[in-house]
Amino acid sequence: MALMNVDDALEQLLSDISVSEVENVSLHNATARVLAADLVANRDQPPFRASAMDGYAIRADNVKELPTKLQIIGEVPAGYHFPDAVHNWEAVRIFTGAPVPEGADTVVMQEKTERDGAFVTIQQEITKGSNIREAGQDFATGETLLKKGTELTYRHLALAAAMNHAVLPVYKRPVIAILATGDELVLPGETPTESQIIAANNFAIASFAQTIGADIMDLGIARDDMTEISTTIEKAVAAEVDCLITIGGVSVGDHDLVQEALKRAGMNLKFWRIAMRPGKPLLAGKLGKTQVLGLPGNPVSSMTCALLFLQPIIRKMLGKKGPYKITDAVLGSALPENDYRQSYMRARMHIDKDGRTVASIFSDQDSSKLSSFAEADCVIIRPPNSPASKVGTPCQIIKL
Ligand SMILES: Nc1nc2c(c(=O)[nH]1)N[C@H]1C(S)=C(S)[C@@H](COP(=O)(O)OP(=O)(O)OC[C@H]3O[C@@H](n4cnc5c(N)ncnc54)[C@H](O)[C@@H]3O)O[C@H]1N2
Ligand code: MOO
Repeated sequence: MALMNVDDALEQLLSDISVSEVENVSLHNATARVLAADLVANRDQPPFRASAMDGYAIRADNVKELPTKLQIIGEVPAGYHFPDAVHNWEAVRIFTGAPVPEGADTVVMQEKTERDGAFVTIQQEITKGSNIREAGQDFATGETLLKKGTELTYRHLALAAAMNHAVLPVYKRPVIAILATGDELVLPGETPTESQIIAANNFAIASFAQTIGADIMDLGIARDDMTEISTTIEKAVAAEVDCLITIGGVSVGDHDLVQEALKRAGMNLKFWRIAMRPGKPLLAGKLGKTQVLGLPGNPVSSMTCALLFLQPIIRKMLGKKGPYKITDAVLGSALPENDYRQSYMRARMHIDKDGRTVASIFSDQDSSKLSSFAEADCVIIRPPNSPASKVGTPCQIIKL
């Protein structure tokens, strides 16, 4: 039977995923979250005519001849209101951000003046209206400045704060439960027997999911035992997590029990095995409201499937646009023809003298090799049945 291709598998998966519920979070917790509603300004910015300079608030008509001497009748720092008005031949000492007093129409920079006690002499020509920011010049009450769907960065958060929003409506972070399986696994820091290895993928997947914006429920390691795997799956179901990730045990071996355990728990299988390399044994399903991804055990297969399938799931739940970013590049190594599976080949990239991104593969693409995945900074997407390709052939990559 022909295996499902990567794009169809992703489309099927995402068609069943909706954006998370909305919660209100403080500005400090809103970085990289997605706005769930339009944000309207609660005030004008600036809320009054404000001085843009440290200097003197004056009436421009008084300064037609140079130099002109004016009497200083008081001062107004930022945060205060000058209770009086500026009349002819008067000036008010003013500071950047302070409201311009009544009667004044211009602020002259202090560098263009000379002070002598209660008097200031204007030395240089001025333009009427200069150095004043009109009320509402930046934005006005009622204006929609941030649209629903905006992925919030520091720039947006500054604007939201200035608009006087202390909390923002955003989509909730999904909770991802992670279950590693296998008798051969022990946790880092524990003492393995001579036939065991240290569990690694679960840490990769947790870190990756957190980086994209999910919260983690670590279910530890279950032995290759139906009861133990089932009991642990029940914990994720009881916690009503958004997504359950299992690692390992999804291939065809006698000890690959994960699919059967998930089915016994009530999972509806969406697909199992797809035409990709690495990652062929990937499994997807739904258990109640929980999305299930069964990642293959080989570390690079696990991480590649997370890159291509877990990432889009989390991004969609968070309200983010698009599954992941694909970049145009050229091959830095010749590649043999490809078979029916879409390959994701570990590579390193550099920019050549013509400004092109050149991606060169690691010679060994064994899906058990953690070291080369750590060293890689991109993967080359090699479509099914690609012909043998020379150095310089256009290709597409996903940056890691
Ligand atoms: N007869 C066949 N054998 C295999 C096939 C196949 O089609 N026919 N597919 C191969 C492919 S491709 C992959 S990928 C693996 C995936 O198998 P499983 O998902 O069942 O994974 P395991 O057998 O449990 O483990 C594979 C490998 O990965 C190591 N592993 C597992 N979990 C972790 C972890 N958390 N951290 C680090 N390493 C882990 C495990 O020790 C094994 O070495 O199946 C092929 N076989
Ligand atoms: O697809 Mo397996 O994931 O080649 O190692």
